Amino acid sequence: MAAASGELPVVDLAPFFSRDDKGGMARAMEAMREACQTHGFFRAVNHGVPAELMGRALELSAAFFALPDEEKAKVRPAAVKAAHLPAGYARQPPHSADKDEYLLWLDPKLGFNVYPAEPAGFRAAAAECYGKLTELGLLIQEMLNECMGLPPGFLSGFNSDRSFDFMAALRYFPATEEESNGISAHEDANCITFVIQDAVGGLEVLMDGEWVPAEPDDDDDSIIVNIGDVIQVLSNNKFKSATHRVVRKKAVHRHSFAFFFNIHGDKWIEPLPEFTTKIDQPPRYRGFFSNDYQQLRLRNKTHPPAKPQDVRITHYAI
Ligand SMILES: O=C(O)CCC(=O)C(=O)O
Ligand SMILES: [Fe+2]
Repeated sequence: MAAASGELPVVDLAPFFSRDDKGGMARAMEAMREACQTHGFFRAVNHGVPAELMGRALELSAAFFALPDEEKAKVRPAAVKAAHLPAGYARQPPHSADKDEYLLWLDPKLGFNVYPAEPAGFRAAAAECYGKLTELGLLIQEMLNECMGLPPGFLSGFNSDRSFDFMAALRYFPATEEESNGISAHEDANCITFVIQDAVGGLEVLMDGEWVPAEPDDDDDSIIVNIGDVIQVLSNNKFKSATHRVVRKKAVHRHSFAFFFNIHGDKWIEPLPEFTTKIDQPPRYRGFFSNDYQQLRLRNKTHPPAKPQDVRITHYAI
């Protein structure tokens, strides 16, 4: 039986905006450490992203995906540029177990993005969300640095280049009688992921062998946060990359946004000394370039081998 969504740990970030409630900051830090060491998943409240912006962006996204397929297909870059991921609209290929379509954008400053002309306001909302979620990513990274017991400012120095972050608007198709998979069980390859979602529900996280719904409560403007593979490797498995999936619901489309706070592709990722040599623990992973792993995962999705296999971080496990 699935557990109630109330069981998802909550981290209240309000004290980090006022900066005068030391007790509240310590409580948030403790809740986050506990969540990240057990399942890598929590609900952030008072996170600094305006509820009005989240609601507006979800409405605009729904209006975009409701357009005819020919219109959506126009949102592709005119020329292939050297971005680490292709910006624009795409739909999962028919052979994929994932049943969604999405619109992807990178940091607007990089100049790779393409936006739908319709609905008006989409571009502004997309850029605004990107900026706010970047700020939230920097805050969570700073908190994580402390939770992990790293020297002050280590992660922000190690991961100072923001050009590999990206964001997607997703729409999941209604479930059929036969099947309801939205996105199969997976872990995210990046550092920290943020999910904003409509009221439909369907996101689930694996906790102690049970799928726990990470759905919005009534009138909820929380953001779901999960830890990704890069943090799991740096911490030598002390912090968990969350296993999660999306299950489709009947008769409705589900809309969400996922913001992937990532790390530059040229960064070498391996367990840090704080989690290995300094505490006399063997590394659980061999090192790799971040982009090699991300490209491996991407290729596996877009050009699945004859015998499809999941590419997971266990690929680098020792
Ligand atoms: O749509 C969601 O709620 C989650 C999407 C997700 O897990 C992903 O894109 O990696
Ligand atoms: Fe994910």
